[in-house]
Amino acid sequence: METVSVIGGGSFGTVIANIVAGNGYRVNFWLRNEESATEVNEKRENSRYLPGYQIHENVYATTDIQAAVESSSVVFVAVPSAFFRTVVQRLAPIIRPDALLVSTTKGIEAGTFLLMSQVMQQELPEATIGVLSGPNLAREIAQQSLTGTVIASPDESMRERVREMMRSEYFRVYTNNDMYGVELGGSLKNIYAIIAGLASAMGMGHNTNAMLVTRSLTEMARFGRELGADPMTFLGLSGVGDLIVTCSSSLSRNFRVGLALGEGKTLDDAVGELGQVAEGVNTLKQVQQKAKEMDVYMPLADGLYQIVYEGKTVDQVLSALMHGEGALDVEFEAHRSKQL
Ligand SMILES: NC(=O)C1=CN([C@@H]2O[C@H](COP(=O)(O)OP(=O)(O)OC[C@H]3O[C@@H](n4cnc5c(N)ncnc54)[C@H](O)[C@@H]3O)[C@@H](O)[C@H]2O)C=CC1
Ligand SMILES: O=C(CO)COP(=O)(O)O
Repeated sequence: METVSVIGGGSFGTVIANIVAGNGYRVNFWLRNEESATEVNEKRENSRYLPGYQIHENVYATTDIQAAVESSSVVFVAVPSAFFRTVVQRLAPIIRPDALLVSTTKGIEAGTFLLMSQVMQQELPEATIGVLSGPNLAREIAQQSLTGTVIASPDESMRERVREMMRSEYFRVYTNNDMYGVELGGSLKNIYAIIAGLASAMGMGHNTNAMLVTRSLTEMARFGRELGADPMTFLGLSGVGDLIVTCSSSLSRNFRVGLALGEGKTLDDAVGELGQVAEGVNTLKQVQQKAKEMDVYMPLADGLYQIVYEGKTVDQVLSALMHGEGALDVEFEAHRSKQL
């Protein structure tokens, strides 16, 4: 049986491990917590993150990272972005030289503005790298809700290997070679999920949500284009798809942070109550700074930044947004030339 490993024992790591194990692979599942590893191996459950979800018999949990990866042909990394580089540095000397590396982490490294695939490229320059991203709420995958995802990599054989290893009756895997655009979409949408949660807490309706999601997509694509991503990538599952799900569902941790902010809680309390990662909080900081440096117009992200970090009231920011400068409805190039 081919061996694959999943690094990171949160909710997403757990469902990835199960999907791959269900397709006939041995999955070495690395967690830091000894009790959780024992629970996975003996009770087939990861109760802290996904209570009641049955873990496949082909999943072997371990706290020994070397034992987890030394014989693995593919290594999925599902740890929060804040710890991603440290974990990859631990992997570098112990993985197989021909192992394929897949990041599932939707975040941006503080200080460097690097996405996780770029962190992997720095730490493992010879490795074949990909990212998995899309509208993939772990809890819904655990319930086997029909779900689509994207494996993105410049390497075609990697895209095919990962697609084969993950596809199932309830999990459809699409491919994309714009790895940067796919990964950027997955990271940026977390900012807008916080805004959507905030709007929901304020009792805003579907009109507001539709405007928010659509204008968020415009803002993401505008920023992505400036950074070298293909703006059309944002029309795929990892862009608009993930934006829709995280701006609509209270299963999204980022949406829940927004809900808590809208209920008047401080950011620290909102994040503390969550007990899990909400990548959008850090992403917001990184993006606001980068957009300023590059002079990219991002009124929604900037508005949230002013509320969270600069003490502006929601009313002040909303008023400025609603009276903002004239803007085109559709900015994608092909349409833009028709409108001008
Ligand atoms: N949960 C979801 O629905 C989805 C999550 N993701 C992404 O996957 C990444 C991981 O998310 P989750 O599994 O949800 O996070 P989580 O908050 O549920 O768990 C993260 C895991 O990483 C571990 N961890 C924390 N610090 C660590 C460190 N210093 N070294 C090693 N491991 C550490 C935690 O103990 C936990 O097992 C995030 O970037 C998230 O955006 C992507 C798609 C869906
Ligand atoms: O990325 C996700 C779904 O695609 C998960 O979103 P949260 O990190 O906000 O829970």
